[in-house]
Amino acid sequence: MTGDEDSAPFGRTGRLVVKVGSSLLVDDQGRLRRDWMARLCRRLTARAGEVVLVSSGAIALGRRALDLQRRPRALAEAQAAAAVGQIHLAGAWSEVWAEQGCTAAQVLLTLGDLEQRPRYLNARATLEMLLGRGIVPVVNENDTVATEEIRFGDNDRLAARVAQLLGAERLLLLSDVDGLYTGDPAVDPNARRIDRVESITAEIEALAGGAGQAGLGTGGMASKLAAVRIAVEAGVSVVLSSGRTEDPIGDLFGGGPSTFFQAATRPPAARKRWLRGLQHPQGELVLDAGALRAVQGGASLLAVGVSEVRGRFGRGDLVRLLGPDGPCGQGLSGYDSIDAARIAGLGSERIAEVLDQAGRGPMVHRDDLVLFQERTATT
Ligand SMILES: Nc1ncnc2c1ncn2[C@@H]1O[C@H](COP(=O)(O)OP(=O)(O)O)[C@@H](O)[C@H]1O
Ligand SMILES: N[C@@H](CCC(=O)OP(=O)(O)O)C(=O)O
Repeated sequence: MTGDEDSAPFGRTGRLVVKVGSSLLVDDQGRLRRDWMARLCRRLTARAGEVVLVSSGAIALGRRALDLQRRPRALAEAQAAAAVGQIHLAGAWSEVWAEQGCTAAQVLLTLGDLEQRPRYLNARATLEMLLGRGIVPVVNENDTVATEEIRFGDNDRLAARVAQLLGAERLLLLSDVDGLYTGDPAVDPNARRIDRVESITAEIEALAGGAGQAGLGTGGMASKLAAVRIAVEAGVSVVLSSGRTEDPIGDLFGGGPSTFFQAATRPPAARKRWLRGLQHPQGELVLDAGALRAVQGGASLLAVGVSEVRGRFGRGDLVRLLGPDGPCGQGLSGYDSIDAARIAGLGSERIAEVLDQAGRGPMVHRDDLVLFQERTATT
């Protein structure tokens, strides 16, 4: 991202997921707070590296058009309000990002999109493609189609899952409250803000109350803490702060009141352990010497370095990796065996021609890949 207003004394952040609650986006008359949105975009353009926005607000915004006084309770009502609100919301984000010279893209997700392996891989590839082109994904739950069973239900959790999916450096939860308090500050005048939380213990969870003002938010602090747990266990630190301050992202850099949740340090190792423990590869990919060196250096396995594809497997299935000297690792394939065989040995431009579409990312993403030598080195 680029921006004229560069006042970043501490430099830019790495990949950042920012979740914006309804109460920041929609005023008590049900109108969009467009000036605030523009300010947020200006600050992110100046200070952040890659940004993914997770924006609530569709239901709060749509309910005025449906003449609903409070947050709709019936699912169909909420879904109709979301349908009305979302088109407005996405249009406004697109405009305020355009004012900063950035393109925004709308990404609507349901829980199933991140729970089922092929859809998870698609979502990740799309988001990576957007970020790679400097486009800002604006994510919301696909409220109009999600049923009770397949809903995230709140965007705090959706944001945490997106941060996990993208290996974000940090998740910023912007709310109407500037952190986690010892009790709900809306009802307890003696509640004190906690600056830093090292781990989400039962005592911490017990502090959380329900949603805040005007019935705009959904989950309250309990849903935020559930989201924080997902993120920190995936190695993503979380900042919970208020978007009501002059610089809505100021606290990201330690400038003001907020609660910082420390990422647990070992989760990426836990994922690698899980991958290493998978037992039944459905196929094999034969790597040339250059590809083996690349993956040993921490890169993803690209199709160009695969000389042969053996077996029948689906996208997301486990495949064994064979180097010039024999089995060297395993991972989850980004392609099914038919497409993998068609693109083996090809560079990205040829892949686009052969598959009649742009490639869907590497043959095996580095996060989905383990090498066998690491087994002896780490366990
Ligand atoms: N322990 C707590 N610390 C801070 N806020 C709390 C706590 N318990 C409950 N809350 C309430 O949670 C609200 C934030 O949740 P919510 O309304 O869902 O926000 P958002 O719309 O940003 O997702 C606050 O306004 C506050 O009243
Ligand atoms: N997907 C819903 C948001 C649900 C939600 O989590 O709202 P909030 O608690 O304000 O972050 C919408 O756009 O209205």
